[in-house]
Amino acid sequence: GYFGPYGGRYVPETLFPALEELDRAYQEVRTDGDFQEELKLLLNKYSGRPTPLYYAERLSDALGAKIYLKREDLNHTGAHKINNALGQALIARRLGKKRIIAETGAGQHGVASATAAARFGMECTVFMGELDIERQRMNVDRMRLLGAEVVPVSSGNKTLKDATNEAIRHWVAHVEDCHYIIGSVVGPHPYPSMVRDFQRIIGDETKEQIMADEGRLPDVVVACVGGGSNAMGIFYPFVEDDSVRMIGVEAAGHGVETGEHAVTLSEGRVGVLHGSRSYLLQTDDGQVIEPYSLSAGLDYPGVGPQHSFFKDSGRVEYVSVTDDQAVAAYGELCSLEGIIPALESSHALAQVSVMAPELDEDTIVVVNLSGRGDKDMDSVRPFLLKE
Ligand SMILES: Cc1ncc(COP(=O)(O)O)c(/C=N/[C@H](C(=O)O)[C@@H](O)C(C)C)c1O
Repeated sequence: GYFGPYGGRYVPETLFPALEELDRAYQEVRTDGDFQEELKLLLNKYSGRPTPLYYAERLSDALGAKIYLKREDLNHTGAHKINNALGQALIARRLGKKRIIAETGAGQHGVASATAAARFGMECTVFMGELDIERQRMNVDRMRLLGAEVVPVSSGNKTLKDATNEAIRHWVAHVEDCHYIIGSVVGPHPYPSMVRDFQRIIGDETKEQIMADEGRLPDVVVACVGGGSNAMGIFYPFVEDDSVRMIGVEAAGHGVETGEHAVTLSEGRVGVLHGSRSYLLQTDDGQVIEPYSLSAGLDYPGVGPQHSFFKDSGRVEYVSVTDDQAVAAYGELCSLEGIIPALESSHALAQVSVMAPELDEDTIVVVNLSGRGDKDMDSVRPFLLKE
């Protein structure tokens, strides 16, 4: 479960049996035709896959490149998180678990986990920081409507890191009857690989679609990076294609120089968080630094270990954009294409705007539109909806 020096399984021994059981199941289902068929049917009939690869004509004209949007915002529940939640729920059922637990920040993963649990008649407990409960109220209501119990987390700075800590603690105490659906390519082995494999459907479809539409591979693929799952999902099928440039975009919040950001890969250094070794925002004596981003989904001090590997190897370029740049990109897509993007996805869009001057008219850029922006109304209202 290692990506070079990154990854591993830095958790209390009491979790080892559950992780080994999960790893066995994950290895088995990779080659189990019935499982793959059931998952494919679910993704198609229940979640709405394949998602379109949409040529954004007016955005392309405005920026001077051929920009395609991979529409993960059109999934059931409104983001890419459902791809992973459905896959892990099927594994949980295979393991005879009756209850799902999950952490969430933006609330999308919480909604996806509650949705999968409802679909399979399982109980669901979602841990969510008190601050995030305030700023993602709509998703909290959706989780409760779907039958999940939302547990407010008041430790730390009341966001994702703390919710994840609580979820892990709860799992250690209830490992027999519940499965922990981790929402990103983070956590102890096998999670970073398993979540990647459930999200790679994004990149597999994109490759097929762009070959059909353009007859060649994209020149650049851009995705935002919180824990890193939507980015890993769209990048991974292209990793061997050297001609495809990959750019991961982190959240620079109020600006890296202010210290209020979540730019883990460029500003962090190697540490251990939530069971895996990876880049991490930490003080000199190894205390996790509380990150900041206007978007809850990117407000995470860690990052998936395979991203750390790709940063060191140079296969992926990691950059960052501020809240303001993301909000501007959010508004731009609304007015140019009639699509309201998630604030997280807006970070990837903002990066394309930054790069526009260096792109040619026929440069093919694919942007992973990881989610829709309904959930972000309260955050963007002061900036975009001034009375
Ligand atoms: C629409 C949308 N786009 C991107 C992200 C960033 O998560 P990754 O794709 O795993 O980097 C997120 C992350 N959302 C998670 C959540 O909803 O709980 C996040 O806060 C954590 C699971 C990491 C998201 O909602």
